[in-house]
Parts: sequence; C-alpha cells; structure tokens
Amino acid sequence: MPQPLATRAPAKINLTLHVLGRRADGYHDLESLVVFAGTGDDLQLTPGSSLMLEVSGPTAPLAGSNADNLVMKAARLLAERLDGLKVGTFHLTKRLPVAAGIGGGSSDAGAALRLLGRLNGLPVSHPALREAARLTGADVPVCLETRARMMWGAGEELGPALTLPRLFAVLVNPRVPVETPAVFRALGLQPGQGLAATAHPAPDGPSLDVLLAMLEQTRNDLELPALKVQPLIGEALGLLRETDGCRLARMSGSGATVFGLYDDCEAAAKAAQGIRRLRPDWWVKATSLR
Ligand SMILES: C[C@@](CO)(OP(=O)(O)O)[C@H](O)COP(=O)(O)OP(=O)(O)OC[C@H]1O[C@@H](n2ccc(N)nc2=O)[C@H](O)[C@@H]1O
Ligand SMILES: Nc1ncnc2c1ncn2[C@@H]1O[C@H](COP(=O)(O)OP(=O)(O)O)[C@@H](O)[C@H]1O
Repeated sequence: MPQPLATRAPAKINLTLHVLGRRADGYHDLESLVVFAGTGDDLQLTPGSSLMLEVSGPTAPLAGSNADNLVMKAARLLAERLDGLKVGTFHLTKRLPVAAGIGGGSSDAGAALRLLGRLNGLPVSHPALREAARLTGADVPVCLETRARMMWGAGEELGPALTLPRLFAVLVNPRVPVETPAVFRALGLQPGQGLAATAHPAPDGPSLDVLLAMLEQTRNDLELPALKVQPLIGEALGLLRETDGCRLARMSGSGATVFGLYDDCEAAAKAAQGIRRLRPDWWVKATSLR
C-alpha cells in the first residue's frame, strides 16, 4: 500500500481588502493583504491509478458533492495540462466553515495542487500548477503556497512572500453561509466603476504595533455589503470588539467570518472562551495568523 502524502489547508484571512473597481468581465479588481491561520482542513493523497476523493470531518456535509469539490476541479485542470500525471485518492478532512470568507475550498484546492506537485516532482512555481490554480478560482493562486503576501487583480497577481509578526487571533463565524457573488452584487458597482482606494504598502518585517497602525488605515470594502446580506456579521464584530485586549476586529473576504487581533495567545484564548459562552452554536477559534 503506497504511503499517503499529507498537507494542511489553512484558513485564508484577508487582513485588508480594498475593492479597486469592477471589471468588464464582472470580476472586481482587489488589493488585499492575505495571511494564513494555524487552523484549517487536512488533505491526504494516496497514490493510485485514478483520481478520487473521500471527504470526512465536521463540515463535510456542507461542502457540496464530491464531483464539484474544488479539490477535484483543481486536480482535473492539472491533469488536462500534463500528460501522464500521477494521481490517486484524496482524503479531505473538512473542518472549516463553508462559504465563510476564509477560502476553505480554495485552500483545499491549493493543497491538492501542492500534493500533486509533490507526487510528480513539480515545484509550485510550475506554469501548469499556476494555470490550474488560476482557473480553479480567484483565491486559489494565493493558496498554492500558504505564505503572507499581497494579492491584486481578481487574485491572479501576487506579491512576494512577506515576513509578518505572528498575530494572535480569534476567528468567529455564526455558522451561516454567505455566498461571495451575493456580497459583490450588494456592493453595487457598475462595470468600470471603482472605489476611492488608498493603495497600501506591502508590510515586510514590521513590528506588531507598526502592522496594527497600518491595518487601522485600511478596510475591508466588502464588510458593509456583507452586513446587508447577513446582519449576524455585525453581531459577531460587536462581540469581538467587547472582548478585553481586542486591537482590531474586521471581516475576512466576503464573510461571514470575522477576526479579532490580540497581543498574545492568552488574551485570544480568553476572548474565544467568552464568545463561545455567549454563542455556543457559533464556530469560534483562537488561532495564530502569519
Ligand atoms: C472575496 C475573496 C477575497 O479573497 O474571498 P472569499 O470571500 O471567497 O473567501 C475572493 O476574491 C473570492 O475568491 P473565490 O471564492 O475563489 O471566487 P470565485 O469562485 O473565483 O468567484 C466567485 C464569484 O465572486 C465574484 N468575484 C470574485 C472575485 C473577485 N475578485 N471579484 C468578483 O466579483 C464573481 O461574481 C465570481 O463569479
Ligand atoms: N473543498 C471545499 N470546501 C468547501 N467548499 C467547497 C469545496 N469545494 C467546493 N466547495 C463549494 O465552494 C463554495 C465556497 O466555499 P468556500 O471555499 O468555503 O467559501 P469561502 O471562500 O467564502 O470561504 C461552497 O458553496 C461549496 O459548495
């Protein structure tokens, strides 16, 4: 029996998300500082003659059919580009909330491409991996390598990997799915129309205080439209802001997951405990980001 290859598919967090404009193709040009969490899904690949997927874990029932899973989409797109690609059976352990603004499906797809790359001796910089990532979804290229970086366009332009201080965070999701297209629709931009976005510098090697000061000058432009689509996001942000030591509370991606940032892991753990007590049915995770 061949040994499985394994990798983590961490949650993606948009520390900033500026919408620069709506393009003629319906997508929106973004500017976003993306980081990755300690918490995530897990993906294994057991080499074999055909491409298959098994999904288990607490949020598996929410992730849709196996045929439509982004793991399979990414793998099929790669196989179409490389004759004789070695494949196998993926096993996805799904823990992240689905349709949650933390790119669970995109991170799973990025993980699938990493594992296929490893099995076939291809680096993540290989053009076929990059192309398969881009065609799988806007957030997949940034999830190919789970390093902090700036992302532009609809996710196809990436900056170099950034060194950031380890951030102690609490992620809160009210366990209500929020569909990304609905939030972009609620933003209501016409083709060619943009928002007055202040381009922000790529922070490389800042202290926590410098990074937080920079984050305070930035926004998530999808927060207001997402609040219209799902008002529980406002409640989640309010709960985070009331916790002791919360330095910044903001939504990630198109929501509904919101994050709070703290000085240390004790403050984050205590905040998570308090929110869990108030909302026992919500998904609440103390984690680190980098
Ligand atoms: C908003 C972001 C920010 O990181 O995160 P999530 O909320 O999904 O986590 C991403 O851009 C989401 O990326 P992803 O979820 O891969 O999007 P896709 O499946 O490619 O696109 C879904 C739909 O969202 C809209 N869309 C997506 C990305 C973008 N830059 N502009 C858009 O207008 C389009 O209506 C598109 O049809
Ligand atoms: N591996 C996967 N995990 C989660 N959702 C998936 C996956 N593959 C496909 N999907 C579909 O993708 C949609 C977006 O899910 P997800 O990636 O969790 O969103 P978000 O980027 O907003 O967190 C869901 O509606 C789901 O049906």
